[in-house]
Amino acid sequence: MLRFSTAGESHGESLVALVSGLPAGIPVAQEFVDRELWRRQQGYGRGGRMRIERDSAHILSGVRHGKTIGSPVAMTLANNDWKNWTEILPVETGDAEKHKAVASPRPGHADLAGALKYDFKDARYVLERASARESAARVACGALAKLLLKSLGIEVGSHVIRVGKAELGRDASWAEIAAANAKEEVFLNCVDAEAEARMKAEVDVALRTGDTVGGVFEVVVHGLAPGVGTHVNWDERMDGLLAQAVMSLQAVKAVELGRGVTAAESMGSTVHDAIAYEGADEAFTKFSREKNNAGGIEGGISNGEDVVVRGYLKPISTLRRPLASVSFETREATKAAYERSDVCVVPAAGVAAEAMVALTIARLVIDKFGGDSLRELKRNYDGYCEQIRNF
Ligand SMILES: Cc1cc2nc3c(=O)[nH]c(=O)nc-3n(C[C@H](O)[C@H](O)[C@H](O)COP(=O)(O)O)c2cc1C
Ligand SMILES: C=C(O[C@@H]1CC(C(=O)O)=C[C@@H](OP(=O)(O)O)[C@H]1O)C(=O)O
Repeated sequence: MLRFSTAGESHGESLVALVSGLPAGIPVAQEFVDRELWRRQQGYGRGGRMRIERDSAHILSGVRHGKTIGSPVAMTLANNDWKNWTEILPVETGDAEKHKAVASPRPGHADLAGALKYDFKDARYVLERASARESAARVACGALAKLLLKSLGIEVGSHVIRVGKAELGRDASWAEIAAANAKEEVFLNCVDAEAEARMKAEVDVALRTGDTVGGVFEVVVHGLAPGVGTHVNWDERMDGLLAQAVMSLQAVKAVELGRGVTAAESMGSTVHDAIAYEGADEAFTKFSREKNNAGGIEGGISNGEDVVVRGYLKPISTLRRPLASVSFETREATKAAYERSDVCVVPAAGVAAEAMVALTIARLVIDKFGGDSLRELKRNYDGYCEQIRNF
């Protein structure tokens, strides 16, 4: 079974990532993993921290001579900002300059709920782990899942379809998404220059007014065979697993599969993807669809169309013009804490969601096709593809 976990705090020495259950023989290129990490750091509207960090995964185990060997892969990702935090003292010292406490919780962040839960008078002990810095470790894990999927011809990408009120307003093809993801510069990771300019204007308003802005990213899985995931048990459904995986990312507040949201207000005749028998030669089967409102999943099972997952991000909660809060010390009204912050993270969250989606799909692929080596897994996958071609 493919499993992964992360450890590490935002301003601690390092993030840690651990992935187990990968078959042996997956080629692991350091440049690929680091490029994924770089992509997550990009995007218009990110704050000062991204000028400090330059993420790279230090692979400690599970890879030999550039290929996985079936044992758990352990990785560390250094926090460059750590050196700026080594002199910080506990809040009990009473020296405000030296302890940098977050003593007026930020509405929308984990500060208040976490401080109450863990009995901290300084919300920094909470935010250190609540911070989306952790998503860098997920991206390192996801890069390995992507490399496994790539060996089977399955690709995962993302693009931004909304920032604040500015939306793309049309479908994007896989080719457009892949081209956007291959760019050497990431701005708002939108496939359309005109829409991207409107999105930039939304970020500019937030930057100017001391506010923040959310949006929607779309993750697409291209080239996945039908039949992965299952309807037979609630916790093995691909839709449910994807929703949990993407929702678990910091600031994601809704997940949509295909056109799940508008489907609820439409008639069945316009929503469901009619079936024909005229698929292209390179398709998995001759069964084909003209449209993909289902987002590639029916009954919790992939149906051979692109899997489409959207994540809806709330606006960032740390505001340069802070909202009302209360001091932990005096219990008097004050402003929420502010030091520095991202203003818009939709492109970065999309990359983190790619990782979560890749890990989920890779897990289901390994569950179905098994294999201790990539060769064995690929033989099983190819054999199954042959079976459905002859259905
Ligand atoms: C890539 C990324 C970067 C983020 N950067 C910030 C930030 O700079 N400031 C902030 O307040 N929240 C930021 N967040 C959101 C918080 O981590 C998140 O709102 C917080 O942990 C509370 O969790 P919740 O929003 O899921 O409830 C970021 C989220 C992502 C995905
Ligand atoms: C460090 C990252 O994101 C951080 C996520 C984050 C938060 O509260 O989630 C707060 C900010 O951290 P800081 O307060 O140090 O500027 C972001 O920079 C990252 O994405 O690598």
